[in-house]
Amino acid sequence: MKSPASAEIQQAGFFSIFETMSQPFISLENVSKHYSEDSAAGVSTIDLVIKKGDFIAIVGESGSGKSTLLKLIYGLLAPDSGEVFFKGEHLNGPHEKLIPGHDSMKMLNQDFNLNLFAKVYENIESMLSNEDVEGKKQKALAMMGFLRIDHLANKKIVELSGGEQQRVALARAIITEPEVLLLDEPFSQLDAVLKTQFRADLKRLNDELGITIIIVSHDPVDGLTLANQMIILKDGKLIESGKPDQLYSKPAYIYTGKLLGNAFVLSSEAARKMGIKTKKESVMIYPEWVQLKSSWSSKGYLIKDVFFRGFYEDLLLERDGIEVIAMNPKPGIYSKGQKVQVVISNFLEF
Ligand SMILES: Nc1ncnc2c1ncn2[C@@H]1O[C@H](COP(=O)(O)OP(=O)(O)OP(=O)(O)O)[C@@H](O)[C@H]1O
Repeated sequence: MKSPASAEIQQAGFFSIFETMSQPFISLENVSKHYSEDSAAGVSTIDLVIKKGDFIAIVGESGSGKSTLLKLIYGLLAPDSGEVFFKGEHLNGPHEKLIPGHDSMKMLNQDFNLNLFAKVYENIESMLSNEDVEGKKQKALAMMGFLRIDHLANKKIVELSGGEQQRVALARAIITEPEVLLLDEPFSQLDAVLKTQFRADLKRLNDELGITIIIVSHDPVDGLTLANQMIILKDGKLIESGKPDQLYSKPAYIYTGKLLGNAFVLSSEAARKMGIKTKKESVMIYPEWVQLKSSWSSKGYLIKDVFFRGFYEDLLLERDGIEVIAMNPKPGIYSKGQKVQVVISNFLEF
């Protein structure tokens, strides 16, 4: 169901064509971009299809090529080989366009690009043309209402907190009704509360206004909670992609499991010592698959450390030189030095 704010925003003439089309509207075909001839840095042979209305999270370790891929999709970088298409048409790179970046897309940068001494309202409405002054005013008001910054309308940007400034930057980015919003590490400078609010804002933009969103984030929680498709990059290659729950529970690579969920890996020998029957080289286990029982037996696992995480704890356990991590959903009942029994409820073989 759409919220009253999103009904208002549509009355103000926003996003009037509410499409839920399923054809690919961004596609990358065999795209490679390397920053120098003798270096592998960049991305290689990327094939990717993004549908209208998708919420995509690009995930990978540092230097894996996430920002490079985002810039290729936006047209800030040109591929060395391969091609990027937007709605079936060749996407122009920076040398083919006066102002780089596709006109139907907006990229939200870390440096919010705001006029610090102008008011919030002025920063937002200045993105629109003066042809229809009343319409411009209505749109700016509706957008501020949608992003819950209407109470800040007459404040100058210098008087705002970082989180508020980010929301103004978001309003500026979307008031021109881009079809695609691209964000590079949008949550990195926000505290936990603001992060949650900003995640919710992006979700509403995607759900209620149908904007296709592509984010790069080093925090897997962003992708797991927001995206309908996650793209996993490793050394510039797209190694797998899919729905967050599928990638989490059945990753094709140990790399993905470690990236998305603090998984730990045991050699087949160590796994067999723990009673896990495997014919493969390695076994990967998420801490929530390790269940605990109190034990007074000397054969139990020693609790080497307890990491308090708020509503749960991670316990570092050890027996016969094998270390495992267990998630304990009831903090406070175990302590360092104690012994526990372990039951592995699930594992993945690689
Ligand atoms: N302008 C550039 N010139 C030369 N090398 C670059 C340039 N931009 C990025 N690289 C290199 O390309 C590789 C991929 O960089 P990219 O910024 O795309 O990775 P990333 O996954 O976004 O990294 P991070 O998470 O650390 O931001 C890295 O090895 C990086 O050093």
